[in-house]
Amino acid sequence: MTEHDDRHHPLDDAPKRGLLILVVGPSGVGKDSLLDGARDRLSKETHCCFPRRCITRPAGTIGENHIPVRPDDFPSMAKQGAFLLSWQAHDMCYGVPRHVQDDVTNGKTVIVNVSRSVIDDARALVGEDNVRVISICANSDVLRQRLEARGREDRYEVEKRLARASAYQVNGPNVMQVHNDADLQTGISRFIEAIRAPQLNSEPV
Ligand SMILES: Nc1ncnc2c1ncn2[C@@H]1O[C@H](COP(=O)(O)OP(=O)(O)O)[C@@H](O)[C@H]1O
Ligand SMILES: O=P(O)(O)OC[C@H]1O[C@H](OP(=O)(O)OP(=O)(O)O)[C@H](O)[C@@H]1O
Repeated sequence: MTEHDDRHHPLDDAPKRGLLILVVGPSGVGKDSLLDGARDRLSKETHCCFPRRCITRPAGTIGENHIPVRPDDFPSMAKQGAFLLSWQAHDMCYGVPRHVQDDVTNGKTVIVNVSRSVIDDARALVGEDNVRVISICANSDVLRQRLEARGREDRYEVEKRLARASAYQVNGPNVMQVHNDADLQTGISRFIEAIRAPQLNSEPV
């Protein structure tokens, strides 16, 4: 086709190749802090998006800027298809909005913090070639220090979160590990490098 040829080309119908980047790891490892840092640095890259999660946690709590949902409303929203992915943890319900699937289909790189328990659901829904898992790691002493320093949970909740830290193995295709065991700026740089790395058998993100 020439530059001025407006005939329909078969490739126009081919699905575009976006990427769903699942940021996973135990509570306190730094997922939200790394996401905040990456959001600031990648804000000019319009193909990257960082959707807000729906959580049955009251508004104004320390930490991420989530969409608060009343616990009574969450099940009906899930039933009506409001979420691409949803799970329960820490006595709360979490949902990733359904529009994320369209964003990926439209070629966006969508970066979101999810439970390790929904990785396989995401691969099945979006296609495993279109999913990258960035697994954030730090040792358990570091997790404890960070959870205590964050101060959002009481001592009992901190212990429960530490007990859950090793509850899941993260494996399967397209998994990258990022060690957030140094200062935060180093962690953010490593995280952005993992976001920008080429996908296996694919073009650079
Ligand atoms: N590399 C780091 N060095 C020091 N403190 C960090 C680092 N990464 C995160 N933190 C701190 O650790 C605590 C937990 O981080 P957070 O991002 O809330 O973790 P998560 O979302 O994985 O639970 C926060 O108080 C945060 O400021
Ligand atoms: O099933 P897991 O892999 O253990 O993860 C469970 C949930 O814990 C985290 O939530 P949240 O960000 O509210 O808690 P955190 O800040 O303490 O990590 C994470 O984002 C998941 O939503």
